[in-house]
Amino acid sequence: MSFRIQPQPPARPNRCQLFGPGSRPELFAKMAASAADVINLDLEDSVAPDDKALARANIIEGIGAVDWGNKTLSVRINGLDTPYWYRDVVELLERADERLDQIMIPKAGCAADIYAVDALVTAVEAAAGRNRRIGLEVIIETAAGIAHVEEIAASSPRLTAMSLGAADFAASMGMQTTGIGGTQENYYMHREGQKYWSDPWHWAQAAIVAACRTHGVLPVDGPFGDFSDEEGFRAQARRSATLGMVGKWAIHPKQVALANEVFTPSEDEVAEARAILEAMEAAKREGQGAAVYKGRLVDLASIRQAEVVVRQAEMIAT
Ligand SMILES: CC(=O)SCCNC(=O)CCNC(=O)[C@H](O)C(C)(C)COP(=O)(O)OP(=O)(O)OC[C@H]1O[C@@H](n2cnc3c(N)ncnc32)[C@H](O)[C@@H]1OP(=O)(O)O
Ligand SMILES: O=CC(=O)O
Ligand SMILES: [Mg+2]
Repeated sequence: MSFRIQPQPPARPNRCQLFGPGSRPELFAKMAASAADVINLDLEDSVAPDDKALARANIIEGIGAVDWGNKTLSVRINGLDTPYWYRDVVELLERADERLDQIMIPKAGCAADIYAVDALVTAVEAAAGRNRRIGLEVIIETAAGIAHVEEIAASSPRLTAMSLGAADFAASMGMQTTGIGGTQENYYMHREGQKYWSDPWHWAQAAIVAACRTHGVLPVDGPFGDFSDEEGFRAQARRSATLGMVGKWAIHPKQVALANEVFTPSEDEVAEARAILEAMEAAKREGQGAAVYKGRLVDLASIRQAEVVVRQAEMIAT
């Protein structure tokens, strides 16, 4: 272990982030009634340029008017390369209810992007006399974002979560696809007449998870566009969970239950983790650091692995 202890990310459930356009306020109550842990009201790419001001007004109204229960409530602002973003931040923090938990910054390209938003948020929060400190979350969805992923993860104490945005990421990287996430038909190995599909998102996800875990930020998988493909969503989400991500976006209400299913450890997984912890307790009592559990090695690292599963399950249950 490095001298520097790995920080824990915020202890909150983040299995599913449900998105909805700010230009469709009739969806807000439905989003609030959903089983998503996080709600992202969108001012960015699901809102047409002519609707930006109206969407902002809808969201400001909706933050105070809708009962969001115990969900984390986030607004995705427009990118720093647009004329909209500063007004998004200023109007949200001057006019929206204190129920707002965080602001999502799309297309983050370097730490200075987060610094700029943090500076503006800090100034408006103080000027408006807001009592609750706003958190920030970012989307890694450009070549610059993935190239600078670690400095972005370290950029601000306000940063709580980081998502991979597969659609913009593909565009920025010049990837030859119009699919949003999931299996890509042409990304395969060939051997003896058979195709073996590989995962083009894997390396970016792994980089995001490592940066997030280093700096105590929640790593999240972004959108899966084909909301009629439940098995495709499940497979993508399971890969993300296996790599260490804590949740996934839903861009349609159908995807919420799927994300919750995958990112909630099953009863069997929790029972197995607890059994490993018990086996290690028994080993410790006998002065052993390693033991055999169901025919396989368990040791002190197994305790840390099992604790990840138990911690996740306990956090979701509370
Ligand atoms: C690449 C990115 O940036 S992804 C993030 C940005 N994108 C978004 O935010 C898009 C979010 N999703 C949507 O806008 C919509 O779900 C769409 C456009 C994909 C589909 O919308 P619709 O055609 O209305 O969907 P559909 O008819 O299947 O809706 C079924 C029900 O779910 C509701 N619904 C649709 N979308 C949502 C949502 N995001 N949240 C909550 N409820 C929703 C509908 O109102 C409808 O409710 P009803 O049964 O009471 O009538
Ligand atoms: O914003 C999300 C994306 O996939 O692009
Ligand atoms: Mg995007």
